[in-house]
Amino acid sequence: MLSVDRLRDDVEAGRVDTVLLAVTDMQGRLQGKRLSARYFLEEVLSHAAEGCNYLLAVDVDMNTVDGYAMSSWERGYGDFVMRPDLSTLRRVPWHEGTVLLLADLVWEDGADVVASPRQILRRQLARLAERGWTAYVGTELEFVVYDDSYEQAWQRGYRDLTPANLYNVDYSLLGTSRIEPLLRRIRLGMEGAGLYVESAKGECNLGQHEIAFRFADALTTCDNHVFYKNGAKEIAAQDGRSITFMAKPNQREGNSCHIHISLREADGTPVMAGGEPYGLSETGRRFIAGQLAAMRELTLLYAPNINSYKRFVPGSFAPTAVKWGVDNRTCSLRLVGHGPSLRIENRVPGGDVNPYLAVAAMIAAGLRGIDDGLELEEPFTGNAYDSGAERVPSTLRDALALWEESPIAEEAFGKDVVEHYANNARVELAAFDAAVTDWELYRGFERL
Ligand SMILES: NC(=O)CC[C@H](N)C(=O)O
Repeated sequence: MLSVDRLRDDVEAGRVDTVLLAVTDMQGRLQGKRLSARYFLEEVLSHAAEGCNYLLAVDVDMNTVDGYAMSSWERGYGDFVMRPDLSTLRRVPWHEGTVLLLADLVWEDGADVVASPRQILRRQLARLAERGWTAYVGTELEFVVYDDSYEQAWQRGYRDLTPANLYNVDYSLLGTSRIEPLLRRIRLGMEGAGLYVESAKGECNLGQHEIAFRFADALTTCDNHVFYKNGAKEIAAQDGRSITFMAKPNQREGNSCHIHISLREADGTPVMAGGEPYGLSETGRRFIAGQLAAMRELTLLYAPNINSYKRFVPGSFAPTAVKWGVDNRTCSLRLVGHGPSLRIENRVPGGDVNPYLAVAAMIAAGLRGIDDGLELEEPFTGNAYDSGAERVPSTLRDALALWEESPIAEEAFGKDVVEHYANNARVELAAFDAAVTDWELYRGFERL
């Protein structure tokens, strides 16, 4: 990472002239401003910067929508404060002379903006810290690459796009080598920005790939995740191509974002590992039991969009059953690793997930399991798609209803946050209900 002293040197020597100051919005996007490096060093470093508080109260199209207590026409759509987190300062190697850093969101009086995803995660991390624990997290984003540019894809209504691979390149070194120049630019770009790339591999859908990064503490991983996702799109765009992380871009396999989590004591001792059976401690078993018990009511934070739910198809490697298993990819929760690397993988989130919210949900649910002393059921063996187990909600509407009634969400996040994100889902549902889709036209225009 980059220190402020180093940045000063770079600015003086003319190597850096632009500072991107970013926050993560509800949709998980980086939003912010390009600052001149001089202005950043002279003003923003000591006084922070402001942004319109509608950034946490708009839909994906930046429409002002009703129903948010913290931000509205009635309240005048004022500012909130973007307080730079200097520990996130990094180079953006694919933009000339540019560095980026993330900001925490606070009001003018210094109070947290409670609906800010980064603040929501911080609160859950503070609850862990009270017990002396740190969460370590890895997120695994899949994406699909197209040879068409974003503009071409948009102008064509996303029809007849050319995927970067024309056959399934899962683990294929030959198939992935076709777009290695782009994948390599992304990997090296991320390394240059301080991320630790572990590997890349092909996936099943046409043009689908995954780049894996080393796990880190939860906040660092979520910061890296949003930075990487934004950057991968920018690098693809520079290449005249497009990348999508949407959960289900077509009827083949979707894009997942498996989230791995484990806990450690301050001295590095694993909290979840070190017992029997399955190598799990009692705390580990309860942490998993809590996540299982709260899976349905917190699915809204794992699958936040209409499209997210189309991924949950039997036999697709995306889960449908609320079950846990030992290295069982048909379950929502999969226990992986051995000894100190033992961790739980949540397979529900898709590539459209907001990682801060999803990780906050996993921690909140796990803590509830620990506090309630929940017993962990037997792991599921066999094909969970065929089991009679409870199902992950299959629509955003169902997930919203479960979220609104969730005692765990209210206790962990507070009423304001529950209502804020419920409103977000209601707005999406209303927009979708008002849209006439291509599917309806093809079904009905002539034939019905
Ligand atoms: N690597 C995998 O397990 C595939 C995951 C699958 N693409 C999903 O959407 O969940």
